[in-house]
Amino acid sequence: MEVADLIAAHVVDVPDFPKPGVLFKDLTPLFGDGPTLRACADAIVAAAGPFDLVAGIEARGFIVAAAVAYATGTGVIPVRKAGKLPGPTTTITYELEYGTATLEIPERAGLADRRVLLVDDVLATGGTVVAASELLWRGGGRVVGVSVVLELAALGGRSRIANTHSNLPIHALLSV
Ligand SMILES: O=P(O)(O)OC[C@H]1O[C@H](OP(=O)(O)OP(=O)(O)O)[C@H](O)[C@@H]1O
Ligand SMILES: Nc1ncnc2[nH]cnc12
Repeated sequence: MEVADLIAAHVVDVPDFPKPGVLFKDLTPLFGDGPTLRACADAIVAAAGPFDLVAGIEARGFIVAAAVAYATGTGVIPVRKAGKLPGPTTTITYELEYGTATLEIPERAGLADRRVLLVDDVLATGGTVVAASELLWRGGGRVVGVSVVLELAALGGRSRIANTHSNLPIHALLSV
């Protein structure tokens, strides 16, 4: 089965979560299926250019990032929600589809001049990826690509990212 079909078969639509009006795409069945998780990681690696480090966005992005890192022998930089890291940190607050959130990376992340592949499970409005990219650049990294398992195209994340990072390759394994 194609990876896009595998993903489609392992995503569950949950209406009105976490807020009324949001159709939440639950990837829990995908993460719970070993062959599908592995196929996603392998497909992300196959589509990406060369990179030295994988950045994953808390929390679901960590799962994808760790699988991609294991497949390539690279390390992971965790991009964390507020208050989880000892200082010093670099911090950004941004708009989500369903609220606001804050992301942080440690200033001692060891990012200097590393080529970073930024991965997440879902691309929705793109606010999270834009904020995470900004943080990684500020930390001295070179963000060379964005890879997600599932893109919710109607929410416009791709063009929002292109507005701020015009040459950044964005790849989604499945776009709905
Ligand atoms: O493109 P955007 O509109 O910014 O939304 C996408 C982000 O939203 C979800 O994370 P969430 O904040 O729900 O956190 P979680 O992974 O901890 O569940 C998802 O995992 C992405 O990180
Ligand atoms: N509708 C959605 N489903 C799953 N994750 C999301 N992140 C942002 N919007 C989302």
